[in-house]
Amino acid sequence: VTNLGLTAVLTALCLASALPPKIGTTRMGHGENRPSLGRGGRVTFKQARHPTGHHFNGARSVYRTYLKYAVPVPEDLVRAVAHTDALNSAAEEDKRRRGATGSAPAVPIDERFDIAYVTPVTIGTPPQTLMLDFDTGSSDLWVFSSHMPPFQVRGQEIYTPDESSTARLLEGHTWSIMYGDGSASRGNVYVDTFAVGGLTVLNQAVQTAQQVSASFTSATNIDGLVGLGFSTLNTVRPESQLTFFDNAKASLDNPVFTADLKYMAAGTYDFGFIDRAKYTGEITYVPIDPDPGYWIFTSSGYAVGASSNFSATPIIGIADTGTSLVYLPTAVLTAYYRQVQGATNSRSYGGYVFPCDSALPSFTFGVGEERFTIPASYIRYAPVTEGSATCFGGLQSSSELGINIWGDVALKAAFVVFDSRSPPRIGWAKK
Ligand SMILES: CSc1ccc(CNCCO)cc1
Repeated sequence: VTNLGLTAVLTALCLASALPPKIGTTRMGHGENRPSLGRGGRVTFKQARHPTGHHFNGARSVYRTYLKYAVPVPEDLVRAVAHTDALNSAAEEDKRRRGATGSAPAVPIDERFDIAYVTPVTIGTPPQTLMLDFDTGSSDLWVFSSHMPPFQVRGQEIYTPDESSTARLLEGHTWSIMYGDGSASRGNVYVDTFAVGGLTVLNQAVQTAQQVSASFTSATNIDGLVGLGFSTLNTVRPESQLTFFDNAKASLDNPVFTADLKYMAAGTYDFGFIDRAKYTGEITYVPIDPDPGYWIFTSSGYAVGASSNFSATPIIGIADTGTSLVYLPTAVLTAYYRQVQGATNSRSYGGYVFPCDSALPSFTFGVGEERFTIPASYIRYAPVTEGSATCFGGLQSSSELGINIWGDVALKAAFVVFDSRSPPRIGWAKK
């Protein structure tokens, strides 16, 4: 021991004791490290890659070389080893502290009209996979189930709680919901393990359907819904239940989820983080009014076509991933369809229709100072019946609904952040 102070020696000793076994020492033993006794008594050891999560510490590597050749370890090297270890463990701690995140696809249920988008989830033990419609316009997580009469199930996957060891009936609880489009469902309630996009929620309320309306039976590619509205809207009684997002929120890195829906293609729902690669420019945030439980925000106005003749008029509406079309005030629709040759508000077809070969302007809506344009192709929504030359518009009137709805036709023109901090807000960005 040359000029090393006592502390350095003690530090060196405690570091030495804390040191993991030197790389390269291989415990005789089981698994991949068992030595294979070749002929003539030769022994072979297979190198095993160090398990993940190992932080390289260069100072420690140098330190070991000093020890190996019995060279006195300079004090500043001892400090460097301790310093690098401290940084590495802080990085580990930070990784542990940062919350969970998840990401899952939003797949159109049909090839042509983006009627709705479904996302794969698993429920129960062993996991049962269902494709569910993530709906920011409601707050019930309900599924087609083994409790339904078979004639109401037409190809949908069902959840069978009796086949899940982690399912638990919520005694005496029921639910019943009616959506804006008149569809409905009702049933009992279980809690079970729910997972989506790498996120797992234990004891999630899973509402099992006993009855669904004909429109759900006909939606053969939708096995149920996951409400992403505020939990105040949940219909379970006598005690209402939390949405999966509200249950997951505390463990998420950020209390947000984002919707990146796409025109005739699979998009994504992300949970707990905002993916910078999914949008361009900046996100424009505006406040949300969480009462009564929808993602209600105020658009700053609209323009027919590009944003040249923008009309700055507040439009209060909800961002609703579970609704296909956009529903706006009559004045806005009159201004739009006035520009469409042959457009009429048809009682027989239940909304604005026009000849499919009519030229359509795009539609621009404002979020704060930002402008978002819905391409004409999104508004030429679908023939009123298969093969018809008359098309149904992607913009329809909200006069019968009592609320304006920015459904998928608008949402797929943007990257949308549903930010559930306090107070909640919604962010819109171009993509
Ligand atoms: C029949 S397929 C279907 C999908 C989603 C929903 C929930 N949101 C709709 C707006 O009321 C209802 C029905």
